[in-house]
Amino acid sequence: MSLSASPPYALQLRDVWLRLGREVILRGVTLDVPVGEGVTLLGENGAGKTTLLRLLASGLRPTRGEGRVMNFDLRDSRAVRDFVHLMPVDAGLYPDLTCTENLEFALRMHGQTGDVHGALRRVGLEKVSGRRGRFLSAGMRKRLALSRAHLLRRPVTLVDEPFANLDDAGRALVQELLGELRHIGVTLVIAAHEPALARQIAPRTLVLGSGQLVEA
Ligand SMILES: Nc1ncnc2c1ncn2[C@@H]1O[C@H](COP(=O)(O)OP(=O)(O)OP(=O)(O)O)[C@@H](O)[C@H]1O
Repeated sequence: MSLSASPPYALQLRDVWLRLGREVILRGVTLDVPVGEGVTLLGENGAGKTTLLRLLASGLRPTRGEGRVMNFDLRDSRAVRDFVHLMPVDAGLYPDLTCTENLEFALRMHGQTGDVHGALRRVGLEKVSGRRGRFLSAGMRKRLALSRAHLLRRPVTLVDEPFANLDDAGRALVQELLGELRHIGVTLVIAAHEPALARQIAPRTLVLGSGQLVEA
């Protein structure tokens, strides 16, 4: 099977295998995600969802097989990282930077500008804008990470368990902000254990099990 250029695909994998240590996590994963599509990625604990997202963000290399992100080879980390933002399950913040500084730094890294104060207000963090990442609650960290993903608006946004640690209002915010990203054409992959919530933003559903990816 070859990697095709049409229709325009944001993500393509062909028979990708991935081994971590002694464990084979992905066993022949093939995937085509057209530009602008929203995908919900389901699977039991330990199924390999985080691993798959890290691979798509060029943070892990396939042991075998090939892939392209916005038509760049998955192994071309520099090019891929220009297009992709991964919101990790632990939020991936700089613990010694404040909320404001975390967002400003992320924007600077991508050569972007944005309304940081407005972004913090939007996720209810304006009162803790000067608090360091390490002193935020788990839900606050998640809100800040969500705010960063929304500000960056990378063409491919990969989100690992966005609903975890959030209250009802926080989960609604996730739907609102990620929904806005979809609306402007961002390709979204959401790994989640809350299919009903995730599918409202990302209706195509894939399930990872025994190292293989199948359409739900
Ligand atoms: N660095 C690593 N070295 C070896 N094995 C690893 C490493 N990282 C993850 N694994 C293993 O890979 C498998 C898949 O883990 P992964 O975190 O991708 O699953 P997941 O589907 O995201 O799980 P969860 O729903 O619990 O978050 C697990 O068996 C895990 O122990």
